[in-house]
Amino acid sequence: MLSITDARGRILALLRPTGAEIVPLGEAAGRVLAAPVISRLTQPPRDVSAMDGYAVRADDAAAGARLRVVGIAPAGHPFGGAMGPGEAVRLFTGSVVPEGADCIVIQEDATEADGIVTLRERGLPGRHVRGAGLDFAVGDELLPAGRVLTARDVGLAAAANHPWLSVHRRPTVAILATGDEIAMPGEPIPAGGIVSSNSHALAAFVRACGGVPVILPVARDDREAIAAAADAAARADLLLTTGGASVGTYDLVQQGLSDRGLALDFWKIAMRPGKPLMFGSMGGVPVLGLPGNPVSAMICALLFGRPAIERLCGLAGDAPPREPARCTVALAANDHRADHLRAVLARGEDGMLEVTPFGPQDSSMLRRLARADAVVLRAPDAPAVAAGAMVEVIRLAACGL
Ligand SMILES: Nc1nc2c(c(=O)[nH]1)N[C@H]1C(S)=C(S)[C@@H](COP(=O)(O)OP(=O)(O)OC[C@H]3O[C@@H](n4cnc5c(N)ncnc54)[C@H](O)[C@@H]3O)O[C@H]1N2
Ligand code: MOO
Repeated sequence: MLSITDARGRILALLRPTGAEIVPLGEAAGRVLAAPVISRLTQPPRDVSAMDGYAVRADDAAAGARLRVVGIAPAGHPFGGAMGPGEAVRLFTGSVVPEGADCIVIQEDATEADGIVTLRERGLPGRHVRGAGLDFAVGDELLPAGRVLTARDVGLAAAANHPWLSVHRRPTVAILATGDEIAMPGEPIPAGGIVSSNSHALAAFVRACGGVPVILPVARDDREAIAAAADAAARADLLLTTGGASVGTYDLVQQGLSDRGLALDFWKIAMRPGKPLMFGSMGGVPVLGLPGNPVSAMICALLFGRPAIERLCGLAGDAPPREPARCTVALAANDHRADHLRAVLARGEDGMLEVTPFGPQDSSMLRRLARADAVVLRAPDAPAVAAGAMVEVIRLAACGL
């Protein structure tokens, strides 16, 4: 059976980022830049004052100097002419510094009366002047392609006069739940059946990862029904299936999709929960076949679906970030499959992050998954450890789960 790292590598190797689309700046936060943002202007465009006060020549600006105020230039209203020796211009924060001036004396250090300003402090060359291009110049690359746009980035792009940005199209992710026992929430539930939590949990997760989910109708445990449902995903960037991935007589997802040309890349990985994970490509659409058990489906979505969607969005598709934590209980030796124990986090008295796994860890237990803050990673064949040992965890909410 494949390791988690190898499986993720094989998934990512098959995926290409979506093409670009143009979006208004107001909708760009959180999107991935498809082209660098190049500044369309120089900021500030001219030398401007950083303070409210007087533009003067540093050569004239001795303490006690008396200078003639020849104009007033509020921000947005530059002084028309050049400023000569012995002269000053009244300025405000953001005002253009007039030609001939090279320093600002703040108004707290000056007194104006009858058109004359008397300086109490000496002015120094360049003092309180923001030089043209201090922030950036026209033609500068301000943001690289492949960056997830933050609110700060949006501000920078706006400052550089970009009303529109080129970003990767959000990938469309089709979600197909399979099984005779499955009903959608609110529908009649077959005898002994179960409501499809997977469809909606996956849809929410896809959205959190930057994709656009499309929930397909549930397909029955029937080869032709699964093949027909797959047709609906023909234009998706990724198809996620759940259920029917294992070895049972009615686990027909592989057969159904094979009828539509599925080329299987791998099936089964050395992990728990989620052993029967399947990956392949069907008519150019990558297909990630998740197990039906709700916890297995979501853990596989975290470890493989999230990087896949991120790769489609134009990002690297990194593994979910891990961090160290102190485990409050002893852990038994692990078998050959990497394990992911659902657990809660807290801070110890010494401030260290502490993690406590739940007792039973069955892959059907959604309430526990919802209550968990993190999963504890157990490597294949990890030895038993005593309470207090350091382990690695993945935080769930931080990953969108
Ligand atoms: N003999 C073996 N049996 C099983 C093995 C195995 O290796 N040998 N693997 C087990 C493991 S591990 C898992 S995980 C499951 C995965 O099975 P499937 O992917 O084929 O899933 P189903 O059998 O269709 O369903 C499993 C379980 O999950 C429920 N389910 C299915 N779809 C949904 C949904 N959309 N929302 C909520 N719950 C769903 C379904 O009713 C079943 O209870 O196989 C083990 N068996
Ligand atoms: O791997 Mo299954 O996902 O153990 O329940």
